[in-house]
Amino acid sequence: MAATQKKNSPSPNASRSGSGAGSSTDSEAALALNEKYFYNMSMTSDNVPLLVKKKTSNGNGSGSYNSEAAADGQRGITLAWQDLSVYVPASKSGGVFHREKRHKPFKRVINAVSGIVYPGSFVAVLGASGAGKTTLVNVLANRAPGNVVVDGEITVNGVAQGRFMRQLSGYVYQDDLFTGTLTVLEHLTFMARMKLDRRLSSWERKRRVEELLVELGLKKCENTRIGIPGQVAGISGGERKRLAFASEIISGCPLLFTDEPTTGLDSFSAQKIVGMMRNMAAKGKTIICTIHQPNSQVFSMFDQLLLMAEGRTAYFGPACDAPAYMAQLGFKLPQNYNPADFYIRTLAVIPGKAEESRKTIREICDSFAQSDEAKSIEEKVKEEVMQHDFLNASSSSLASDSLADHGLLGERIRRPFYATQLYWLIWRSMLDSGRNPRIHIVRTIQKIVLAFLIGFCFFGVTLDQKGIQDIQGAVFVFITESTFPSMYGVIHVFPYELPLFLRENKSGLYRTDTYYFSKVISLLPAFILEPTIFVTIAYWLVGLRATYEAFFITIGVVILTANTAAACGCFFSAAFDSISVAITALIPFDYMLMITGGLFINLSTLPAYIAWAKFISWFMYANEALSVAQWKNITNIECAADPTLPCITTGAEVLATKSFNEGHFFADFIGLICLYTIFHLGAYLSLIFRSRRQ
Ligand SMILES: Nc1ncnc2c1ncn2[C@@H]1O[C@H](COP(=O)(O)OP(=O)(O)OP(=O)(O)O)[C@@H](O)[C@H]1O
Repeated sequence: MAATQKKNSPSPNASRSGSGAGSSTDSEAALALNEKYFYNMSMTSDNVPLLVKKKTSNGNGSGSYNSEAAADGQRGITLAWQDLSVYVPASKSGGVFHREKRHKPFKRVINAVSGIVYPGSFVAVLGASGAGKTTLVNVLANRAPGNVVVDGEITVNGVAQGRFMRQLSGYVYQDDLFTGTLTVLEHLTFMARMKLDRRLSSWERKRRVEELLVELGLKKCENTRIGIPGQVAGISGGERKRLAFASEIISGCPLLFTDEPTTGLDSFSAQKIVGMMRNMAAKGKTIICTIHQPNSQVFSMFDQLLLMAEGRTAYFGPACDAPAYMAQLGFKLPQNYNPADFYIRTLAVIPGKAEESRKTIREICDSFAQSDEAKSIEEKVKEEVMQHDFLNASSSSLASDSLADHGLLGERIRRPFYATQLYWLIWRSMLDSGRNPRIHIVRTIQKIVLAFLIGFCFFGVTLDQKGIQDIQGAVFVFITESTFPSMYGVIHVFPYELPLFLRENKSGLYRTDTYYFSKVISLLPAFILEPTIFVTIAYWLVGLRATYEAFFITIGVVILTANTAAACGCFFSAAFDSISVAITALIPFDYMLMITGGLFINLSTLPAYIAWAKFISWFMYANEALSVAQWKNITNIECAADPTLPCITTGAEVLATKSFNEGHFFADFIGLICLYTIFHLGAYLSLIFRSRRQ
């Protein structure tokens, strides 16, 4: 089986694992990849380029592994990778790629590396900046960005790596992202609800959270808000990092990846974090961690060391053997010198001495590829891949059962139900919003002030010729007042939350639709309450039609308008990267909708090339519905004292002057509901697009 897969391998590099020695050049490799596999590089549903899928799939469907195949951490993990190369899109000025006429160029950043990590290992990946450490860890964790192409084998306990990795493993990123208004305990409670097996009782979940608080030294700050660095005071940097670890290991995942977990921490906190990882590994977890310039004490805590340079392996083995190995190559660690600093310096491309540095790196990596250590790794990786091939063969007889069900990756975790996830996402969102009551108070006061202001401006309208314009004006102000604050009030929502959403979504914490639905629901209370307060005050002050029917129709239409405008704001918020760009794009759009709303221009006189716009204008639907509520069955409009002036005596005539139609009343409601749905759908699709692109 392995042989078959090898034959299908798109590897442009004939080198042996771990070395890259004797390989074709990067540009040739990239060209070969571009030529052979470009047409296959569409994205799968897993957000993984198809090329990756082909290589990592076991041919029997395990590549499209069910996410429920995740384990609960009872079984240790052996992670193996063989002849792994990673390609990223090359910039035009990159110089190490071949530019094809029609295809995007790629450059190779990981060059045919192999390795194996066993349960209980703590592997530190070290190398100079740009060596490929993060890329390697991302690819091993199945969390590489969508624009990355992977070639090679990755197996987890003999199972081809797939989307299940997101359940099976945790990933602690260099930059921690949290909902900063939550306390440490609230955050972990949320994570426990979202990540732990749904069969666990509430008491067991609480116990797990309690254990983590104690284990990671977070007990004393459990009721402290996490905070937002630079904005809202909260827990310390070290506590944030430990909280990030707690969030990842809460489900008991047996495999943990961390990317520079000590960056930005003082040496004491850094030591504490690394000591914690070491303890976790001692309990059977497999931990792979990239790290930047660890001090000597931290370095001494590493169990295994993977030195990388220019995307190749310079050394992979016990950390304590590294000095002797490097000394044997002529790179003796000077006395009283931090080993990490020495290796990073030795393996860096030094500006001004690039050629010389690359020559040194090539020699070191070639030597490692030919070393006994590399050969021993290759043997072990081969064994692991053979197990994978055996599983490929036997899984055909496993019918629809997933390999995880057979204990290879531990016991299956039952994810929380959709409704549970939705509930807890709404809980977090509401809590976050409730933690900033000032904004709600200010908005409510603003509504009341505006209601009185508008009420007194239009105060006591009369049912006569002058009153017609006043009533229509008041109705339109109701619409604009419910539109603009709602639309611009939500514009910050997605740019602000996007990084957290993308990360949590990518880690498989929840689906895009669950998140989006939770957002829509959490926005609802404010967009029901605020228009209700506003209309209740302004309606009676203005002196609009004094029937309960007209009043409640007005409240209903204004609520629907506010929610449609908020949906439109959500769409622009989700579709654009930044708030300022979203606002810039939104301004001409809302002007167009307002102009085609039926107040400023008679709709029947709109030029054909813009007349269609009224159908996407909630101003028009709301204006027509509110006008009908005011003028339906009115037959007693007083004429002016001067009999020579034209006189409109019925509500039907008023509606006709605006090109409104009483018969459209329900269609207007349906129009508003359709626009509400379409805008939310557009926003949801934008989020899907963003999460896939990532
Ligand atoms: N998605 C991507 N698109 C384009 N280039 C990428 C991508 N990911 C990585 N690279 C490039 O690959 C190379 C290796 O990057 P990587 O982040 O893995 O290095 P690193 O060793 O982790 O560096 P550092 O220590 O500075 O974080 C860099 O030249 C980087 O610009």
